[in-house]
Amino acid sequence: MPTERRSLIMLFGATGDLATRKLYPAIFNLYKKGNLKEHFAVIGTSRYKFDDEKFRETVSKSVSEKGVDKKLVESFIKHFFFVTHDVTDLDHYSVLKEKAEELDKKFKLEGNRVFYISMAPNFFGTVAKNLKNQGLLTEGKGFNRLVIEKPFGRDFESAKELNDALSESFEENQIYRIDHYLGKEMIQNIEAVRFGNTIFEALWNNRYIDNIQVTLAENLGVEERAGYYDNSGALRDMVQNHIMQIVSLLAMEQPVAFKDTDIRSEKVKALRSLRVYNVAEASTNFVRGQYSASGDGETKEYREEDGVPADSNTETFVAGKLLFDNYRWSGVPFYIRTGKKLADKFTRVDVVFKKPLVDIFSFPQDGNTLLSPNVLTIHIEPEQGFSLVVNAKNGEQGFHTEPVNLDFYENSQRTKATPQPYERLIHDVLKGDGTNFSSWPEVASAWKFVDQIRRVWDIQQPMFPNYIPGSMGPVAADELLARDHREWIYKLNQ
Ligand SMILES: NC(=O)C1=CN([C@@H]2O[C@H](COP(=O)(O)OP(=O)(O)OC[C@H]3O[C@@H](n4cnc5c(N)ncnc54)[C@H](OP(=O)(O)O)[C@@H]3O)[C@@H](O)[C@H]2O)C=CC1
Ligand SMILES: O=C1O[C@H](COP(=O)(O)O)[C@@H](O)[C@H](O)[C@H]1O
Repeated sequence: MPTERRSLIMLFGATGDLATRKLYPAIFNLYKKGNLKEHFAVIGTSRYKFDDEKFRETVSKSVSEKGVDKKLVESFIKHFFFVTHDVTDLDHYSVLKEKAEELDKKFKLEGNRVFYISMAPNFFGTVAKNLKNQGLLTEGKGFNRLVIEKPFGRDFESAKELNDALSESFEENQIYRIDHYLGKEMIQNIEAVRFGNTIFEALWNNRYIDNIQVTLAENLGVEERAGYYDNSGALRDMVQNHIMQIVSLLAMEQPVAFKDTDIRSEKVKALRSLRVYNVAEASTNFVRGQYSASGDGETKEYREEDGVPADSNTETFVAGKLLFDNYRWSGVPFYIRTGKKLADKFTRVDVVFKKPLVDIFSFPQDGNTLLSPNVLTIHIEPEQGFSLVVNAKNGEQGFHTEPVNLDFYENSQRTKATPQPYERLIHDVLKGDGTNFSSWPEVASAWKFVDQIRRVWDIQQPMFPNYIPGSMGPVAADELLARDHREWIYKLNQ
């Protein structure tokens, strides 16, 4: 039975792309499932001159996919209200305050408030400050929770400045920093696989694991987001947040209990033991790329995309080797890679185990191949599942081994029914569960690591473009592993 959550959701940036594409459908799903019922209201705000009716039309359109129950949509949108509001104008907050108090009474919201800032990052601090100073936080009853979209800073310094600004109005346990990867089913499954299975947790260390590979590949380019992306690049856009979060889930120790404070504290410990590279290490252990035009002329090169300067040195691809200086992981490289315009859109983690110390099945005179490493692959997207490569006898005369796959994939029905990241994350905010959000110490450690790479790249001239669309990035990404006598488990055309 779903539990009903009571709250006012005040949404800043209610006419924006994220709100219309992701947030309204997510809130609607919570309503459909009964997590939100009678006792909730949404105040959407932006400078736009909407009234409630027009706003409701937008929300209705955004949730009305094929086959939707129209009556349900009608009752859902009655919970939506619009206040025209410029977040930089202090006078506007009194209108918001009055509306919030009115709706609190009308829907019996018990003083519970979620403030969701879905706006450009330069507004995050301003809104948080004004909410507090203009008296929008309820006192003495109910909760006040602040949801912050990405990016959280563009380096450690700016992230700290932002965090200090937020901390003047909200406690750390009231701040929910969104990383939508943490809302994905299979990312959350990493903990289930690790801590729910003796066969993996017992082997989850440098005695048995040779290396771990994390790939977040995209086949699209920058699309309409060149303005943002060219200022960011793949390192800030994907590595500092999503990849560092995934890696911390893979590397952390077992939390004392499955609750947010315990999980966060283990993730922070893991991230703090990540080796922060010096200049030489950063140059050797990280490679960057930028896509060229495709041979058939179908895809333009990155530097020719709309809104990208013709001399841009922004990386659209990153691969790197991460090393943890702790007892569990000493000597085990974590290889990561991500990029735009790659061969396909997928996310996966490959855990490569060491081979048996002695291979008693190696009969070269008999044509037998050497044992393969066991590989546990966690398929995050588009398929959701696991596969485990094990060595087995091949069924023929003689004794020949071959690697076979033990596969589990969620069926498409269950995958379709899986809540989308924003639905999960908004539900967690309403529950007050911070497990799947990035805490400040995690964000700080991730920036400190990434800043070092950035510093080195900013003083070196890259040889761009250096990979073709439809590939898996520049040759240097393969060389990174070849130098360690290893290779990527996922290769093209396999
Ligand atoms: N779009 C996406 O897919 C993703 C977005 N994000 C993050 O989510 C946030 C929002 O992104 P997105 O929706 O794309 O941005 P948009 O530019 O589409 O929307 C920005 C919103 O802010 C409002 N706004 C701008 N200035 C003011 C102001 N002074 N006072 C009040 N409202 C204002 C705009 O409305 P108006 O102009 O009418 O005032 C609009 O509603 C960003 O932090 C982004 O990085 C994160 C992941 C994915
Ligand atoms: O945060 C971001 O993620 C998307 C990829 O997300 P996914 O859920 O589709 O894998 C990426 O395209 C975007 O550049 C980045 O800002």
